[in-house]
Amino acid sequence: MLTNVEHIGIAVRDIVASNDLFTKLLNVAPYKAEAVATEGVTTSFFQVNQTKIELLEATSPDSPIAKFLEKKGEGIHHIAFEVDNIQAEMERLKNEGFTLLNDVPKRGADNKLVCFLHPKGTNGVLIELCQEIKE
Ligand SMILES: CC[C@H](C(=O)O)C(=O)SCCNC(=O)CCNC(=O)[C@H](O)C(C)(C)COP(=O)(O)OP(=O)(O)OC[C@H]1O[C@@H](n2cnc3c(N)ncnc32)[C@H](O)[C@@H]1OP(=O)(O)O
Ligand SMILES: [Co+2]
Repeated sequence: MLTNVEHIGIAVRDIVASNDLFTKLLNVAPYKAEAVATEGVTTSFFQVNQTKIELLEATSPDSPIAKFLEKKGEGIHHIAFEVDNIQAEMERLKNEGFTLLNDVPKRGADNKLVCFLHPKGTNGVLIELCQEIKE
């Protein structure tokens, strides 16, 4: 089951400059900076009460973020929903006809397992499912 919006992903060209900008905007410093080599991104996370913002900068030209920036420029990249059972949610969504971009959950940032749905099947919005990894 989807429980809440876990974060909003924002593609940026310069994460250092954007960290400053979002620190001023949100009046809070990022709580985490993390590279996810498998996604070709470096991220920084902000939290305001229950709301999280994930800034994403590309670390390679073939990164999804690099392609997004080339095509659309900086801006909202994806909406991430927290799920309580990512495997069950992937199965349910697959059966509903959504296109999963990865067949098995993969390691994301901020201690999560993640899966993405193709935006072509979600009214043009890239959707991420994420489940907290319980150590
Ligand atoms: C996992 C770490 C972290 C976390 O929270 O844990 C992250 O969030 S990492 C985020 C970066 N990783 C991903 O985005 C993985 C999933 N994305 C993909 O697999 C691709 O980006 C994909 C399949 C969405 C698009 O890749 P493709 O190579 O097909 O690029 P195109 O430019 O050809 O795009 C095809 C088509 O989709 C539209 N598009 C692309 N990205 C987005 C987007 N973020 N939101 C909405 N639409 C998007 C693009 O405009 C093309 O549409 P068209 O009408 O053909 O121009
Ligand atoms: Co994300």
